[in-house]
Amino acid sequence: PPPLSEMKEKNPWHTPATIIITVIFVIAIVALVTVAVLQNKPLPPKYKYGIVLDAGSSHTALYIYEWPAEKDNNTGRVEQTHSCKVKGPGISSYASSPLKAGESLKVCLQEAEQWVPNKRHQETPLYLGATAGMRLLNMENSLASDQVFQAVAATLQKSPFSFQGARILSGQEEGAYGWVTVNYLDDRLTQVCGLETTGALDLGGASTQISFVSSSYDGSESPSNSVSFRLYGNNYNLYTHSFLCYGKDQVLRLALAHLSQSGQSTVEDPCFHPNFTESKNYSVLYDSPCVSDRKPHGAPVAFTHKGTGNFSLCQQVLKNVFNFSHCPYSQCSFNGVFQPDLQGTFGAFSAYYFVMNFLNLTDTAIPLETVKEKLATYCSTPWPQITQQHKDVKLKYLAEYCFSGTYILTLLTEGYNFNSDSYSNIRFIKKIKGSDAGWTLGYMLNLTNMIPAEAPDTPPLPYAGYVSIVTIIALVLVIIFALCLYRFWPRCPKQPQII
Ligand SMILES: Nc1nc2c(ncn2[C@@H]2O[C@H](COP(=O)(O)OP(=O)(O)OP(=O)(O)O)[C@@H](O)[C@H]2O)c(=O)[nH]1
Ligand SMILES: [Ca+2]
Repeated sequence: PPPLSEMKEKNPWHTPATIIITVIFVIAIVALVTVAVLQNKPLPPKYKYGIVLDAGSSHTALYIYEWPAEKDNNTGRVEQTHSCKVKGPGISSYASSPLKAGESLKVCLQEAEQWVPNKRHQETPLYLGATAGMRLLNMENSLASDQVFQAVAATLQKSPFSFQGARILSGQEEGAYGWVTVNYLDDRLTQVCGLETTGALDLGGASTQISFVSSSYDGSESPSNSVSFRLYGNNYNLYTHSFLCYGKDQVLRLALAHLSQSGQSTVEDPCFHPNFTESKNYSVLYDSPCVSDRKPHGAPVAFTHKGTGNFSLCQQVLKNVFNFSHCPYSQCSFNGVFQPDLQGTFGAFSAYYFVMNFLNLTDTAIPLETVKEKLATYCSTPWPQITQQHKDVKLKYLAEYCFSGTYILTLLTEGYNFNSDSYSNIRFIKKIKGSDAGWTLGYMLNLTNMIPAEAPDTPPLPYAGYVSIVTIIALVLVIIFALCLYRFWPRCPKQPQII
């Protein structure tokens, strides 16, 4: 037999060739895995920003949105990072001192400077959109509304952001952008072959919007109520209407105007709690284009607004603010406005949410009849008891929840024709995934071209998936190679046993 040392040398695993090949493989695997891991490590995110000011009738709010810089016209989520409520009333209330409208925005603009990184300030678009309050002021006194816009624009121009203009949104825009926001946040637009969309219900102080897609409606019956979109490769034919003067503050005026037609000095109001009394001025009540033509002649300066707390009577009063007497179309909601059949689910936000949330009635699984009973009980509760129970709530808000809740139910059922079944399709919402429901996000997405008409082309695999698959295939090849090496390498014959 050969000497033992010779036999050792013949072990194929110990030949220089095997050792070199093995070392190269180990290095290759380590290198491959290192590259995959390093490449796959998330880069520090770079964000872009956009700012929208919602100049509503009752107040102005500033919203800051951010999105990953690499993905602006992709499906990369745009998110609200901050919001700031401007102190004081809406800009339309500054008609007689327009400069103050501009001043009022400064605190929130300064706050925005803190939230957007300095190096992004210059490239961050800043928009201001005004809604029903400015629509009404513009109707009433267009010079005053122009002056308010001048003052507001002057302030926004001075900010470090890229000011893109301040304007009044049309009612269609307000409704349509609210719908875009809700469906964008709900991820309903990017689905291939269209998931059913969600309708949008917005209740403001001076106007209210309803927007939804109904398969029975092609837009031809009432073109002024239809908006067509092509988003992510899907076509949408949206029905939308904005009812000016049907926001909750203006409806309160309409209802009080209805109750005070004789110009009496005490106005009994079933929509306010028993024992609630407040002195109000006739000229203040009628100082709005929504009611100005109804001012009773020879009324005293002031009247006492006295609550009686009766839900059914309140519903009767509120039904009277709608006109059902004429409909020039196949079907209408109210005031001769066309409305197709309701379809699908609805997101109801702004005052719909504030009010129903306070009343603990956001759960629409509660039958409509029960909701009415609970509201009836709430309305009949005397005012002193209500104030005792809710010491932390602003008195102005607190006084109006019975009225507002009753208006919401009357608007939904009598106005828009929701019934006890379709009522359960409504979701009362404030935010979706951290962003407020409202028209501002949809407005910004549109103006920054962030929703493409066509679905973006996406690679068949995401980057991480691609790297992982390459690594796995490489590892499998290496294992197969090693197994072959082990199986087919010439081995030395079995050593004879020396006995
Ligand atoms: N209870 C309660 N009411 C609120 C709150 N914020 C606003 N409101 C009231 O709810 C109503 C609607 O508010 P918004 O949705 O801000 O209305 P807006 O945008 O100013 O008005 P529009 O221009 O008509 O859209 C107004 O009567 C507000 O006074 C809140 O936090 N709680
Ligand atoms: Ca609003």
